[in-house]
Amino acid sequence: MRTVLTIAGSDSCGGAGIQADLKTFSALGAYGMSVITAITAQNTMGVFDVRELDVDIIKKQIDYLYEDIRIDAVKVGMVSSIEIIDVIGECLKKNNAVNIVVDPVMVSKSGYHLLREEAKDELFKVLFPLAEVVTPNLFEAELITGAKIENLEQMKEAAVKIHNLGVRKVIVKGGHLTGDAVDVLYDGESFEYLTGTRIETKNTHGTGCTFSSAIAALLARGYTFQKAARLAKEYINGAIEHSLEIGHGVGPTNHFWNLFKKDGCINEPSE
Ligand SMILES: Nc1ncnc2c1ncn2[C@@H]1O[C@H](COP(=O)(O)OP(=O)(O)OP(=O)(O)O)[C@@H](O)[C@H]1O
Ligand SMILES: Cc1ncc(CO)c(N)n1
Repeated sequence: MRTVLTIAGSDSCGGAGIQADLKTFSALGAYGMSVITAITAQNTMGVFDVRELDVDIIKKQIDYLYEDIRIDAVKVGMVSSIEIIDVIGECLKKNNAVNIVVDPVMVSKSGYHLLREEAKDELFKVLFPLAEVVTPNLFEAELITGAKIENLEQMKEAAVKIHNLGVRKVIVKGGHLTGDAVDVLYDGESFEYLTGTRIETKNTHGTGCTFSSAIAALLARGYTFQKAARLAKEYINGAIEHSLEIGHGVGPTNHFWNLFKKDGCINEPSE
């Protein structure tokens, strides 16, 4: 079985962060492992507190996994401080990590800052060059490029600017744009639109985490990058379509929507 590692923060309500990542890996048929960088106290209403883990235990979690296990892909999510970013960068380089998907998590949907202000540039400098793909949402792409994004043309311009920072491939996500949910993929040569009709639901907690984890799981399973991105879009679309009315706020997506068909069989992701 192919293996995927998530390096991210814990979301106590299970819809985003490490919990979303592990569910996504399982739903897409990959064996999931986790390195926790921070613990958040959050529910569907918001994030209320955070504890970062010591860099020493983050380093040990990564190193002991690589010492023992072949890791086919890595997803990096919430990495809140300069020290945490640096240690993850060192460990990934030292262990020759492959298929790294970096989701530059900055602010939660509820507005809580999950990345320290002073750590932003470190994330760009240390982790972006290691990534096979970086997956900013609109707000993150604006922060990275310093330019306002209000339409598809500006998403494309942002993708080029981010690529020019030394990133191999970029997907600027359009979840926060009005109209259809179209993401812009740029690989340094050409653009591709990952299209999806907007689903009218308030339950979109963890969509970004789930999408980036799906790409990592599918890369681990050997799909080409373009194919992994398209299948991941199909998967997140289904997860939002079947999202769950859990909690009083922004509910989670349904990570297992693709598994529980009428006959109860587990299916391959559709091609
Ligand atoms: N209402 C929606 N209908 C259809 N697709 C959506 C909707 N909202 C988001 N998406 C899709 O979900 C994926 C994640 O995008 P989004 O912009 O929500 O990420 P994010 O803001 O990083 O999420 P998070 O809140 O987890 O940080 C993208 O493919 C996006 O197009
Ligand atoms: C731990 C964690 N990571 C990422 C997100 C996405 O915003 C979240 N809400 N919580």
